Amino acid sequence: MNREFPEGRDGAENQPVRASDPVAGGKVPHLKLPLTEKLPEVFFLPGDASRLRLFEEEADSFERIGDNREYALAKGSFRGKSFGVCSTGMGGGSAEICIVELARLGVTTMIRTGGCGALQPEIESGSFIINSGAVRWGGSSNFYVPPEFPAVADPFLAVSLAQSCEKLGLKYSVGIGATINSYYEGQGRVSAPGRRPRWGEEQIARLTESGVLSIDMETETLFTIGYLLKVKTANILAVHGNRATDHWLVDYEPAQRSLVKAALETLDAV
Ligand SMILES: O=P(O)(O)O[C@H]1O[C@H](CO)[C@@H](O)[C@H]1O
Ligand SMILES: O=c1cc[nH]c(=O)[nH]1
Repeated sequence: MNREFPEGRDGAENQPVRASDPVAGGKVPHLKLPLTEKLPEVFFLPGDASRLRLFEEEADSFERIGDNREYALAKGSFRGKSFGVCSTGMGGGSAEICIVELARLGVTTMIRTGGCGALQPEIESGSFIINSGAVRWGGSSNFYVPPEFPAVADPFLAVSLAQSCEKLGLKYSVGIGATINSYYEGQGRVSAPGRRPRWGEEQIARLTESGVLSIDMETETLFTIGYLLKVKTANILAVHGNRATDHWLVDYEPAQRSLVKAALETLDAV
């Protein structure tokens, strides 16, 4: 039974709410915004909802417009350009919902602004990575297209992000990342004392040998599903730690703040 509308009918429209497309009260089911909402065309997607505060502190104006589950939403402006922010939560499942519902609400450009682990030893914690493409182990996108379908960033958007880093004097690397929908064993971390993360250890070694720069949990989901939904996508990731040197940045807020500045700077070019 639909608890919000006990007879399974849409309270606003008095239409049956369909399980195959549960838009109730004219709102998308997870972001809880009406389909009529006028949103900015460009959205930044951090994983962590608490990072909206960093956008708020850098923006000229900022208005929170949604907060449901892991999805915190806001719209704002920076030097006369409007933008939105929506947290994706962690991993392919929650990112898919965010991307699909934002696209349905008319968002045409989505830039992931997140954190990652670096794989190459020379990449310093606190620096930045822009992925030109990503290995597709994020989970959800496999239900859309076969694994041979590439996950690539919009090249123009990726270049704009690199130019923003240059302008702000931020150290950055550009190249292929891997999205792995598991933080512990999938990324070669110990999930319980004495338990070896065999799959992760082996794959992380192969990715590192192949020159892959980073691992995160959402990028390929955005690149692949975004492409299929005709959304321009790119990412910029702060390096929270390095798996080759085993260095971990305990306080990564300063890096995330610089990342937000670089992301907002890119609004001039999109
Ligand atoms: O810092 P965010 O954007 O959340 O990104 C990274 O951090 C989380 C894991 O700690 C995953 O979401 C991963 O992709
Ligand atoms: O090592 C890391 C750091 C951030 N996010 C990840 O998914 N992995």
